[in-house]
Amino acid sequence: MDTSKAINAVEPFDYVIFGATGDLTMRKLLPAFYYRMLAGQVPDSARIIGTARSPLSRTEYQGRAREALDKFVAKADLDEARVEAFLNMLYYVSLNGADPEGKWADLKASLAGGEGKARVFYFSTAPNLYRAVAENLHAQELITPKTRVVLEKPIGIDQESAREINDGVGRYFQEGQIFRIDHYLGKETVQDIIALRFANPVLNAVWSAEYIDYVQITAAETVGVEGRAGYYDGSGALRDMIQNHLLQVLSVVAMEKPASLDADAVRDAKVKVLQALKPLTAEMVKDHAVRAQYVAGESGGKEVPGYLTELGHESGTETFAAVRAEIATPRWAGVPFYIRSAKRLTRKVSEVVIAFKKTDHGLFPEGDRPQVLVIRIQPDEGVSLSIEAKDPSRDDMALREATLDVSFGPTFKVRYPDAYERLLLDAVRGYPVLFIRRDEVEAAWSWVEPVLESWKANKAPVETYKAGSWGPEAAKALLARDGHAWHEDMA
Ligand SMILES: NC(=O)C1=CN([C@@H]2O[C@H](COP(=O)(O)OP(=O)(O)OC[C@H]3O[C@@H](n4cnc5c(N)ncnc54)[C@H](OP(=O)(O)O)[C@@H]3O)[C@@H](O)[C@H]2O)C=CC1
Ligand SMILES: O=C1O[C@H](COP(=O)(O)O)[C@@H](O)[C@H](O)[C@H]1O
Repeated sequence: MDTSKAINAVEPFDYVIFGATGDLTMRKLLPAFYYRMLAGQVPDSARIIGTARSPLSRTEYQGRAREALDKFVAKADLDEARVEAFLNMLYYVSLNGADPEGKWADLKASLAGGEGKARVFYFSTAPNLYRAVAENLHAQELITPKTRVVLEKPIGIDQESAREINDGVGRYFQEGQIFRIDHYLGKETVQDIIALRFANPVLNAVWSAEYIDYVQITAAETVGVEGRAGYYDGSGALRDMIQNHLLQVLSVVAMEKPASLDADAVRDAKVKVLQALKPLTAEMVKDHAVRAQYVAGESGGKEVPGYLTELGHESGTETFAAVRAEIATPRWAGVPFYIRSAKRLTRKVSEVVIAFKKTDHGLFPEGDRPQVLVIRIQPDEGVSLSIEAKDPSRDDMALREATLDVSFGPTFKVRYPDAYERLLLDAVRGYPVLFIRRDEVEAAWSWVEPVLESWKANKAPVETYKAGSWGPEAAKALLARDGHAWHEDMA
C-alpha cells in the first residue's frame, strides 16, 4: 500500500467509542483507524478513547487493540513503529454509558484540552442504550459545537423503536450532528453506482423501465451467524441486511439525478425512492417475500451445522430473506426489484444485476438474449456487461455472447479500503452524504414492516435451504413467476 501521500487529512479530533471492547470495534473500527493513519489522514494529536464497562487499564486496552491489529490487518501493513504510534493514540475509560452516576469524570478528564477540536461520539453498543448515552453526554456537558454522534445500525427493530431512538438522540443532537452509519454506503463500489449512472451517457440513457426488464440486488454470505447468534436471532436477514444496506443500495440504483452531490440533494433523491416503494399489504407478503433458515450442509469444503443446531433452541428467525419490490415512479413503472440476503450461501458476493429488455432486432438468427449489467460491489469490485458479437468461427452473421469486464482493483491499481475507513473520518469532517438521514431510516422501516408483521404472525412458511446452496426453491419460484431467474441461474 502506498502510504507516502497524505490525502484529505482531517482536522485534529477526539473520538470516543462506546462499546470499545466489542466485536465491531476490534474487527472493524480499530483496523480502519490504523489504515487511515498509514494513509496519513490521522493527525498526530488525535485521541481515540475507548469506553465500555469492563474494568481495564489503558495498557490492557492497548494490549487488546494490538491483538486486534495482528488479527485483522494484513501482515504486510503491520509496521512496528506505526503500530506503536497508533497504540499511543488509544486511551480507555471504564464507564457504563447508560448510568448517569457512572465514571463520567474520568471521560471528562481524558477529553480535557480538546474543547476546540472536532469531537465524535461513536455509539457501538446495543441500540437500546443510545438514548441514555446521549442524555448522559448532555448532562455531563460533553457536547461541544463541533461534536458529532455516530449511530451504529440497527436503528431500532421497527418503525416505532426507530422513532424513539431518533427522538431520544435528537433531543440532544441536531440532525446535522447525527451520523447514522450504513457501511454499505461507505463501500467504494456503492458510491461508484452514482458515477456509473450519471457520468456515463451510455448507461444513463437506458436507465429506466423503457430498457430495463428487472433488477436484482444480492448480498450473499458464506458465514453462519458466528458469535452473534444472540443478536441475530432477534433480528433476522430482513432487519439485519435488507431494511438498511440493501434498501440503501436500491435507493442509489433507482434515484433520480440529484440536484448536486451535496448531502441533502443526494439524500432527498434517495428518500423519494424509499417513499415510492409500492406498499406491501399483509395479503401480498406470501407472494412477494420468502424467508428461510439454513440446515446442515457444506461451507468452505467443511460440513457445517444448521442454524437451529448452532442456536441450540427453536426459532422462526430467517437466515435467508428475499423480497420483490416495485417503485411507483414513471422511471420504474412495472420493473421488479428482487432483493435478497442470506447467511451460508454458496459464495460471498454482493452485487447489483440489471437485466435489460430483449430487443427484437429482426436481423440475426439468434440474439434475443437480454443484455445483463453486473455491478460487483464485492469481491472483485468491478462491472461487466454482456454483449452480442459476431461469432468469428462462422461465415454467416451468427451471434455469440461476450463480456465487457472491468475489475477496478487491477485497473486503478489501488487497495480497496474497508468502508469503515472512509466513514469514520467523514464523521470528523462533518460530511454526511454517506450516512442515512432520519426520514430514510423511517421510510425503510415503513416499507418492511408489513413483511415483519406477517412473518411474526406466521402467515408465511419458514422454508429451509442447505448450507452452501443458493437458498430455498421458493426464492427461485419468486422470480420464475415473472419469467425471471436469479443471476446464478441465468442461462
Ligand atoms: N459486529 C458486527 O459485525 C456489527 C455490529 N453492528 C452493530 O454495532 C454495535 C456493536 O456490535 P458488537 O460490537 O458486535 O457488539 P458486542 O456485543 O461485541 O459489544 C458490545 C459492546 O458494548 C459494550 N457495552 C455494553 N453495555 C454497555 C454500557 N452500558 N456502557 C458502555 N458500554 C457497554 C460492551 O462492553 P462491556 O460489556 O465491557 O460494557 C462491548 O464493548 C451494535 O449496535 C451492532 O448491531 C453493526 C454491524 C456489524
Ligand atoms: O451489517 C452487517 O453486515 C455484515 C456483512 O457486511 P459485508 O460488508 O461483509 O457485506 C453482516 O455479516 C452482518 O450480519 C450485518 O450485521
